[in-house]
Amino acid sequence: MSARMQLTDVSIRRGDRVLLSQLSCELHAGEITVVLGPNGAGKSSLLLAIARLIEASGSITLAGRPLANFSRHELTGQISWQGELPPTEFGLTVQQRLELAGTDAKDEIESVATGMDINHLLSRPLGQLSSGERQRTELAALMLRDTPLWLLDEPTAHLDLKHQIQCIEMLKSQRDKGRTIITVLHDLQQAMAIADHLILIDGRGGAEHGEAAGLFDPARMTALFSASLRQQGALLVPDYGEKT
Ligand SMILES: Nc1ncnc2c1ncn2[C@@H]1O[C@H](COP(=O)(O)OP(=O)(O)OP(=O)(O)O)[C@@H](O)[C@H]1O
Repeated sequence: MSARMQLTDVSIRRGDRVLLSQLSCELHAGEITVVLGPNGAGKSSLLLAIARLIEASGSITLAGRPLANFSRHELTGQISWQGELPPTEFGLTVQQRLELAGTDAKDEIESVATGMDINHLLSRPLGQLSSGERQRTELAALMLRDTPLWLLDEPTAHLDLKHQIQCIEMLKSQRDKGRTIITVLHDLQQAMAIADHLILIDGRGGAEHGEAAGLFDPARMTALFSASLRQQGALLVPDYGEKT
């Protein structure tokens, strides 16, 4: 599994806004890159551009080859995507959704269903699940897609605390198997727990990137989010003030 990705002078414009201006960075196989920034900054747009679903200028290469030269079929074999919960109107069951993800091997499906705690839901229609149950189904479907690069847009959305931890553990173990993971997160603690590399998008076209350890400082994060944060041990947490 190898998915070194190189972005050179990547700029993204949507409508009349420049979301990203000339971002250059290298993402290595077996690393998790977390994309952070305020609402509307362009995090999802960056993932969409990497998946070649929206236009971007500059160059993006995957394993040394320009993304623009991949056929759509080849890209599907390289990139898996997790985004907003997909529609449920086709009446699929959880089992059928997992089969559609790429395998009907019963033991593989059972194994990921166990990993995501959805074994008891396999025969249920997707439309009858809670949002968290559906999110876990999408994460299980992702695990069945054996592509070198994963693009994830808020994988812990809708999940309760137990399943947020399970998802974070799953991402770490996939990283350790050599998968390249680029994920948008809003939770700083989750980001600090898994990020090897950070891309910070400021919402005004600017972006910084680098090793996570060097970028998680209170002043930088406070400025990025225009939000009050405080240090709690090694963690940075939102400052909700005292209980009144
Ligand atoms: N199809 C579109 N046409 C024009 N502008 C768009 C389009 N889709 C999104 N945008 C705008 O692009 C900007 C960036 O959107 P994007 O979804 O990338 O932000 P984000 O950082 O992922 O935000 P959030 O944290 O709220 O999910 C937003 O201002 C959004 O309104």
